[in-house]
This record gives sequence, structure tokens and C-alpha cells, in this order.
Amino acid sequence: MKYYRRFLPFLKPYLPRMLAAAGLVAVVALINLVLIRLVGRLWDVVTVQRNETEMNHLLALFLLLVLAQGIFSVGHGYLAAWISQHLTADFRRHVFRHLQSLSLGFFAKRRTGELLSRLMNDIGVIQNIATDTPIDLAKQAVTLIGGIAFLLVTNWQLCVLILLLLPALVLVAKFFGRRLKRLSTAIQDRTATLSTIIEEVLSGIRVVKSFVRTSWEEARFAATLNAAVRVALKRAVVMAVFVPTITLLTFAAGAAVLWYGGRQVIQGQVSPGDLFAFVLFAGILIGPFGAAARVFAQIKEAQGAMQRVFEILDTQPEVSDGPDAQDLPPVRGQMRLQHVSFQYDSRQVILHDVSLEANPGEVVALVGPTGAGKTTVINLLHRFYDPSGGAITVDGHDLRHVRLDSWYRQVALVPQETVLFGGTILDNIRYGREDATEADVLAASEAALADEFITRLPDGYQTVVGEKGVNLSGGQRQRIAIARAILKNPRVLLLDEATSALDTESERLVQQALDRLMAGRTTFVVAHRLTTVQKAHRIIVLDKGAVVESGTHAELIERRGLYHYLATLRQTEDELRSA
Ligand SMILES: Nc1ncnc2c1ncn2[C@@H]1O[C@H](COP(=O)(O)OP(=O)(O)OP(=O)(O)O)[C@@H](O)[C@H]1O
Repeated sequence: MKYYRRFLPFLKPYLPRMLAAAGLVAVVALINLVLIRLVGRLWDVVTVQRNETEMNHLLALFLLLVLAQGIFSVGHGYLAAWISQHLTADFRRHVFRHLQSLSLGFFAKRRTGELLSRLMNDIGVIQNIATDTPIDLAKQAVTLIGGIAFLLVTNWQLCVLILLLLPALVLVAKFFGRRLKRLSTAIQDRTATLSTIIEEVLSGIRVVKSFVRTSWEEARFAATLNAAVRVALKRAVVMAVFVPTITLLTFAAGAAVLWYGGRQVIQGQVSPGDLFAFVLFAGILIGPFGAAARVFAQIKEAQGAMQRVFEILDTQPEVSDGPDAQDLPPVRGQMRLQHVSFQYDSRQVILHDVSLEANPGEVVALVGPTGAGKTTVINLLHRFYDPSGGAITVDGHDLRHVRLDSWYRQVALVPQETVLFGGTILDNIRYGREDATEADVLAASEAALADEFITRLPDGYQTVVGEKGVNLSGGQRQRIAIARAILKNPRVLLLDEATSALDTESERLVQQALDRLMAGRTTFVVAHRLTTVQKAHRIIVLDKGAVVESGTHAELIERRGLYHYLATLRQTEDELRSA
């Protein structure tokens, strides 16, 4: 129940509209009751009084009420849909905003498909319970209260008989509800796993195909699918037994009413019209009873969904602005890691007492064997994570004490894999700076040596990339990423050099573009190319999370340590590549 309480603030702006919708639907239900009463009257007028004028009057009134009911139904239908759509959109926006605010550590532990499922499927389930259910309940409440009131007034003994069945129905509903909840949660879990598999396979389709794993993936998909079908069928069985059981109990009540009421008509204590209306009223009471069971199941289902969504909302970003965070003034770009230690989780210390420094405008190359912690240092410099010990400063400001945005605006990351978003090339470069003019984008693109290939594309800067768009080569994508970074004009640049080999011409262009990007900025580069390393002002050699050597290329070669070993390897690689 606590999740429902927490959901209330989201409902609040819509309360007046929900009340209006509930009011409309209550009127519809009320008219329904009056119509039934009218049918009873009509029955007596036709069969007992045989009064044609009265019959015509009653029928005219009947039609008028049906028309009014139709109009109210249209109003309620539109209003309910309006609330439901807007409320869900609000909630999705809220969860999406929160997701974006979470730190990298959160995403490292989650699978995208699973998060996708929470944002789409689970919120869809909540949508039903949040809007349709309360409005439906208003309708059922009016039917129930109005119906029982009528039954009590006309024949209280019969009414008591019907009401005795109520606890039995509630007990049956509870019994089934518990099982349904468990199975619904299991279905949602399977659906989330399916989404995850689809997402993984589609985003990694090249790897899947290349390793000839399509059949294996198909089997994995089919196995999860089968499991989902099995649970869904189990739920269907429970549902299938549930509905007839409730119906049986309700019809048994109907038969009892007919037996008892029929005798009263025969004895002349009750008019046939009243009995007819009575049976109809008893009949429409099935609605609220059935709805109670349905709502019960829905509430149980939504509880699981709410739990999963609120789990995201309850996760706090590990890296965020502290209460005393200050805006970082424009920096010169002096960066320092002071005795930094770091662990992603409690299991393993990744960086041990790392100290390093870059003066404004300097290029620092990070080299070291795989797993040494190079990317981790870049992550910390960007402040995607906070160090577990020590401090990271820019121009003497501890990164933990400055507002994230004010720092993020002054640093740019060029990752190995260029991420291009759906949209035009222009949009993709402008991602670097929202308010950039077209002329700014062009200038950045020229500086990144991207202009030349973009203008040759059929739609130039308006070419759509990504899904259903044009495919670009690795080197071209990198130059777009560089143009994006140039447009951002950061003081500090974090570069994760791509390891994949480009052809010599493409490599030359990318290198040239990178040189322009790095000019005058403090740059940390996870370097894979010997040329980059050689040009660096300082080289930091990391091994097993610690700095083992530092100096210039010439100094380190002289030392004949780890750097010398790695450089010799790489040189051989480069020679092989250009041979
Ligand atoms: N999100 C994470 N959670 C837990 N451990 C991680 C995470 N990311 C990286 N690691 C671990 O941290 C260590 C350092 O990884 P890092 O990616 O920094 O190395 P690297 O020097 O950049 O390696 P490479 O050259 O292969 O990219 C590795 O042992 C890795 O397993």
C-alpha cells in the first residue's frame, strides 16, 4: 500500500478532472438504476394496468434517459482517456529524468532492456490502476449502493439473502487474488528478460552473426518465451477457474431470489413488475462483485509494477551536487589527482594511491596493460565516479565541491565508440552545444576535417544518421565526435583513443583532427597509438591500478621498464599494420 500512497502526488494535479470523470460515470450508473426501475414500472403498466398512454409516456422517458446516458458516457470516456494519457506521460517523464540523473555505477549494474521494460511495461500497468480503476470503482459504488438501497426498500428479506453471499465472494476473490499476483509478477519478470534479450541481440547483432550464435540466441529466446507462455497459461487457468466460480455463486443467488420472490408474486404480496425489477437489480449487482475481484487482481498486479518503478526512483545518484556545491568558474585546466584510490564495489580496489598532474594545455598520455585502470582514471577525471580516497582537483577546486553541471560544461569526453543519435548530422554535431548556430557547426566540422565528407553526402548536413539513416565509416564517425567536442570548446579533454585500426588515410585525418582539438587544452588520452604517446608532454604508465612510471617518451624508453616493453610491442604492431 505504501507505493500507492507515494503515487498520490502524481495524481494530485488530475484530481479535479478525475472527480469530474467519476461524477459523470456515477451519473451513467445512476441512470442505469432508474432505467431498471422504469422497466419494472413498464412491466406492471403493460401486464397489470394495461394502460397504453402511460406506457407511451414511460417509453418516451426511457428513450430520453438512454440518450442522456449516452452523452454522459462520451464525456466520461474522453475525460478518462485524457487523464490516463497525461498522467502516464508525466510519470514516465519523471522516471526518465531520474534515470538520467543516476550515476554511471547504476547503469553498469543494470541491463538496458530491463530498465526499458520498467519504463514502458510497468508504467503501462500502473496507468490502468491509477486512472481506470478509481473511475470504475465510482461506477460500481453507485450501482452497489443504489442497487442495495432499492432491494432493501422493496424486499429486505430477499436483500439479506443476497448480501449473505457477499463474504463468500470476497473470500473466493482473495484466494484467487493471491495466486494471480504471484503469477503476474512472474509474467512481468519474464517479459523483462525477453526485452533484455531482444535489446542485447539487436544491439550486438554483428557479434551474434559473426560468432554464428543466431541459433543459440534463438534457443535462448525460445526458452524464455516458453517459460513466459507456461506462466501465462498458469495464470490463464487460475483466471479461467476464478471467473466461473464467481459467476456460479452469483447465479445461485439469482435462482434463490427467483424462488423466494416468485412465491411472493404468486401469493399476491409483490407485483410482477417489482419482482422483475428486483431480479434485474440483483443481476446488475454481479457487476460490482465481479469488479471487486477484477480490481483486486489489478491492484496486486500493479503492486509488483510499482515496486519495480519506485526502486528506480528510490535509487539516489552516487555522484551528485552536495548542499554546499559551488559553481565552478571558467578554469584554466590544471588537473591533479592526489593519492587517489578507488573501488567500483567493495570487492576489489581498482586504483591504489594514484597521483598525477596536468598543467593547462598539456597532453598527458595514459598507457598500460589492459585492466590497468586507464578508463577508470578517465571516469574519475570526468567525475562519473567519486574517488574512494584522495582528491581530484581542477585549478585547485575539489571536484566533489563544485556543481556537476558547471564542471561538465568545461570538460569533454571523446569515447572510443562514437555514439550518434537518431537525427541529422547537423543535430549530432550540435549535440556539443545546444545554442550553436549553423555557422558554428560548420566551423567545428571544418576544423574536425569532417566538412569534406559531409558535403559529399546526398543531403549534406541534413543527412539522417543512425536508424534508417546513412551508415558512416569508423573514421567519419570519429571526426563527427571530434567536431562535436570542438563545438563544446572544453578546457579539459578526455580522450579514449579508438583501438580499432583505421586505414592509413582515415587515420591521418582523424589524427590531424584530434591534434586541432587538443591544441591549447589540457588533455588526458588513453593512448593506443605510438604517435599520440610520443607527442604527449607526459606519459603515465599504469599497472594493476598504480602509477609505475612517468616521464617523456625518451625518458621512459631509457628506463627500459614496462613502458619500453609496451612501446616495443606497439611499434611492432604499427609496423605490421602499415606494412
Ligand atoms: N563498472 C565496473 N564495476 C566493477 N569493476 C569494474 C568496472 N569497470 C571496470 N572495472 C574493473 O576495473 C579494472 C580497471 O578497468 P579499466 O577499464 O579502468 O582498465 P583499462 O586500463 O582501461 O583497460 P583496457 O585497456 O582494457 O580498457 C578492471 O579490473 C575492471 O574489471
